[in-house]
Amino acid sequence: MQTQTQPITTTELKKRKQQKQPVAVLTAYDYPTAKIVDAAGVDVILVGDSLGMVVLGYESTVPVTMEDMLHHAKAVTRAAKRALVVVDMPFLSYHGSLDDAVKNAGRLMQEGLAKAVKLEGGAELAPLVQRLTQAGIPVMGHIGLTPQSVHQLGGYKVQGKDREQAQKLLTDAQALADAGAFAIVLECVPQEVAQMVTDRIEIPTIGIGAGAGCDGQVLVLHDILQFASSLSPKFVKQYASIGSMIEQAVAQYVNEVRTRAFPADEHVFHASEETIAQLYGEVTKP
Ligand SMILES: Nc1nc(=O)c2c([nH]1)NC[C@@H]1CN(c3ccc(C(=O)N[C@@H](CCC(=O)O)C(=O)O)cc3)CN21
Ligand SMILES: CC(C)C(=O)C(=O)O
Ligand SMILES: [Mg+2]
Repeated sequence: MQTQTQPITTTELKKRKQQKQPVAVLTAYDYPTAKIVDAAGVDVILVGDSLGMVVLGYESTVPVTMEDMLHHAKAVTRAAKRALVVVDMPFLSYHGSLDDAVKNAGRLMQEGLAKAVKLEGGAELAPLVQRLTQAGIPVMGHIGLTPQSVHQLGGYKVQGKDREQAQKLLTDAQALADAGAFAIVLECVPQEVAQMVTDRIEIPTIGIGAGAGCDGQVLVLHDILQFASSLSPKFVKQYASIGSMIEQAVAQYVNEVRTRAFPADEHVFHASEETIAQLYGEVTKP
């Protein structure tokens, strides 16, 4: 029996932290996968800008546009009945004026039907997070490894390993929480540092490569399914091998088409004998 069938809210997520009940987050980028992920009981579906790499074939998340995010958000929000759908704001969609950032976040809510947005960055985003939350747009923060800055970070590397960087993670997390964020993703940071951030702030931390001390976990769906995902960071656990299952099934289909094993009689429709006779010009008069 499902313990929670009501739609999940940001308030519910904050309650989970107090009750020490971990939050399960997973990405989904389209209607069928979102439907399955929602039915399986995930609390939050993230329409991550990782979709640029996972389903659009880009080398990073940098080329992903507002239109890309809207297109996928629409499909996912049509499918999600229970999970809270959070949509990533793409590269540079929140670095112009505050007004432009509010407009872009508003589009993800009004057109994409997102319940919340996620932004990469720390204390420097506090004014924007305040503006968005005041406008009724719930914000999830994202610190540590921020993939939109990959070209500045020099690769997808663990962040917050030295004292200075770890201290900055703490102040960034606190600044985001103070500005009104309802949760924060901690990506690729040492478990001990993630634990300290989690203990110090009042809002839930959602870890990816940040250890078991976080208030929740997030992973990319295609990574845990081994679904044509070329990335296999250390923090991914594989729960299925969908890619090889699909390849096997498709190879069998191709083989059966070539050998005419498919379609069989159960897959075809038949015309009446009379129609066939007429077609062949041999109409029998009674
Ligand atoms: N499919 C997919 N899964 C993700 O988790 C993901 C994306 N795409 N795209 C956007 C970002 C990029 N991410 C990544 C990508 C690679 C590593 C990685 O290889 N990390 C090294 C750490 C190296 C180190 O500093 O020690 C690892 O071994 O895990 C981590 C996060 C996470 N996000
Ligand atoms: C990996 C998660 C946190 C993300 O930002 C994404 O999928 O884009
Ligand atoms: Mg992202």
